[in-house]
Amino acid sequence: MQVAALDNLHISLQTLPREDFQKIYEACLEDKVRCIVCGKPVKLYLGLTEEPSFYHPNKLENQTCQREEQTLPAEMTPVDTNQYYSEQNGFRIPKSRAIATLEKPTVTDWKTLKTLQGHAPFQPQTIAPTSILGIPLDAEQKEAVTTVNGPLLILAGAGSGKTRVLTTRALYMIEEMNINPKSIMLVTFTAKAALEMKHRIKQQTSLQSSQLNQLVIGTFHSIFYKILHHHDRQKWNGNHLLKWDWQKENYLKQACREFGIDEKEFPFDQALQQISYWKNTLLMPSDVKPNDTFEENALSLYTYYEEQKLSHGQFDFDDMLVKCYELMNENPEVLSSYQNRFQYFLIDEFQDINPAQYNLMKILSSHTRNLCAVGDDDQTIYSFRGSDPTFILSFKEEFPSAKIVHLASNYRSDHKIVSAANAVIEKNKRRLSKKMAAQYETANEPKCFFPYDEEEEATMIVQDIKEKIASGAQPDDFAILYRTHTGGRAIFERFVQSSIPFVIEKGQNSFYERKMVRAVLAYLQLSINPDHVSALTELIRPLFLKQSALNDVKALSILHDCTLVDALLQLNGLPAFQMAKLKKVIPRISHLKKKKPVEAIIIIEKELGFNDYMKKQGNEGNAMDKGSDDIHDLKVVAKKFSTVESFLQHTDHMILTQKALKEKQGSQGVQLMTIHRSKGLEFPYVYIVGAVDGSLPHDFALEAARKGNYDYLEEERRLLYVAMTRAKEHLLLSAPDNRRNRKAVQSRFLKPLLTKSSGSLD
Ligand SMILES: Nc1ncnc2c1ncn2[C@@H]1O[C@H](COP(=O)(O)OP(=O)(O)OP(=O)(O)O)[C@@H](O)[C@H]1O
Repeated sequence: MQVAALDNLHISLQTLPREDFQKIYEACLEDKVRCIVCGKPVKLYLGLTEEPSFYHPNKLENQTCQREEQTLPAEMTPVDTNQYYSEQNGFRIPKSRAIATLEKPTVTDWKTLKTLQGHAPFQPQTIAPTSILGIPLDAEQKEAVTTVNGPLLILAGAGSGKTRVLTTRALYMIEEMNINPKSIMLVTFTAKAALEMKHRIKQQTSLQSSQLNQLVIGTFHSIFYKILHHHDRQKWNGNHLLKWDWQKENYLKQACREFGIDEKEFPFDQALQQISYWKNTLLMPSDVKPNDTFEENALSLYTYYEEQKLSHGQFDFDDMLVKCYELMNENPEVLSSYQNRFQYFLIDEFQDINPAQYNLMKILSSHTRNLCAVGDDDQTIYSFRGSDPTFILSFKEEFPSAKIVHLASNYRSDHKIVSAANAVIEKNKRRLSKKMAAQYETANEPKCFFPYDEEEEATMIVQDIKEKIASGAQPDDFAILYRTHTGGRAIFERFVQSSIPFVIEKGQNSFYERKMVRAVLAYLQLSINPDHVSALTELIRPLFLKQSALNDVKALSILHDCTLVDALLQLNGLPAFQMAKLKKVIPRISHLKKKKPVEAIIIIEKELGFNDYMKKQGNEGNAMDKGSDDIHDLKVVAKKFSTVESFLQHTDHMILTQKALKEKQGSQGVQLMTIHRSKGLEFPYVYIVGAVDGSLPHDFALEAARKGNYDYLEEERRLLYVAMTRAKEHLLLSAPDNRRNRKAVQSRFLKPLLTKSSGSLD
């Protein structure tokens, strides 16, 4: 059905602007929209398989009313296109009569799904199946397993069975070559991968646990921490570990005070990331050459941080690598004792190795050169942490005698997915040339869909998943991948509304708890409740007041018997310009509640000085994580609400839900995660959201490319490649027409996949 009624207004999907579809969808969830034939509530279908329509959940009712709708008098069908809008109940309706919204859709029409085109036809391969220790392997996998001595690089493309190869290789070495398990070190990037390897090895062998336990399998950090601990138990005692960022930040804050850096305006999280980057690339404070003021400040903090750590006998995670490298490098007798113990080295995810890890492994294996590195240069996605693809790209130069084995058969994904992923990644210039070949093909096609914006994108995905579950799929079969945590906000909210079980990344905070978002919400909270203590606490910094002002305001509110907001005007001893500013801002706070949430946010930004505050926060210069981007995202949500009160109810509900999930969350359900987290995983159905410029590729990469540095853009392309190759049979990409309330441009990475006839990429 194309027409329904909301508060006696007829709404036609033919003429309703696309930007209002989501609002109507939500009004339908609240049973506010009714069938024009029978008067019962209807729902709005916003999914992928059909065009939008109103429907009754009851099939019979649906058929009857659909039939009857055809016979309704003509005036029920909207025709007039020359009317203009007024607003009622938050919806735009024509001024002159109350039938439907008649203006021709101003934004975008409904676009049907497009197939993502790969460029190669499927070529069935005749792989001579072989096996080792009863484990099926192809010829290349077998070669990778049985080449035990000397340097070996296994270039293992996505889905080519590298885990199978690594575990079989370890077993082959022990069982077939009688190598002492004690002399083998298998290093992984995550504790989860280490556990998975141990589990698979145990499953595939009849060897005794006592023998298998001698095999050293662990992450870089766990293995090298054990070595340091063994060497000096007193110093490398877990109690001395700086585990949490807040512990490190305390040192940085002390340093700020000492060096006169304005603590309030310094982005400590970025500084910690920068320090960690320097350490992992083996740059000591004396080696760093700062590029800008931020790096100059970060360097001063780095020096101070290291001194404090040393004087308190503490260490951090990065020290586990850096100090172990120093230990080996500076003490030949220690190095040789470990070389006597270890003769064979296997490194997983070699493309993500950083200089500290690489140098450590190189020095440890220098006596035998039995170094087996497994990786895929197309999956390097951690360079912001110091990972350096150069090590995999120049392995042959570093080890001229090295053998290189290519694993190019993809056992995971359908041919059309592999072919589309190949078409994306082959545009990267800095890579080892290779092409993955799928092992099977089904009738499924990877597709791209074009929602109006982030909100509609989330609705469409949840609807699609509902339909697929109704036809037999399990919630666990699905993953929804996004570029950044905030990119998952709308999806999270739609899952909270649905009854589908879902899982989010552990420990993730709500979008509404982000620093800038919290501050904007605080203005709105105070407009409704001028005695909201925690909102006032949030506002102290945006109002450029000292932290001590908070207690003064509380005392003044008692003394003058006024609200906390009014007490701000009673503050003494402020410079005249600041008092003048407060006099301008404070009286306006209470008016915000009368505005629509979006308008209120714009007033906060532009008229109450919030934009100035954001600019002074330092991270506006960091294109990766801008406060203003968060506020744009907040406005996308706010648009759906007509009152500040209902908007705040929503944000509170979301914060509480996410907190509850943090404490108690099952492990079964649709997986919501960043692309980074999805590395190494596979799912029958994968949705990739936000395939538009600015999101994927991220703005900061586009910015760098504009300045002539294409490295980040290549890494963004690799991210898309990793995301696409997580899908086994079904891949769906979404390219919304709008993002952050602005017209969006489809991701440049989709160009090779969407033919010109799609008309939208020119
Ligand atoms: N020789 C083989 N025959 C059949 N299936 C295989 C073979 N090798 C691997 N597989 C299957 O292919 C899938 C991908 O393997 P695996 O997870 O080890 O890939 P990967 O190389 O680690 O992938 P990625 O790097 O993309 O995470 C798994 O389901 C695995 O069981």
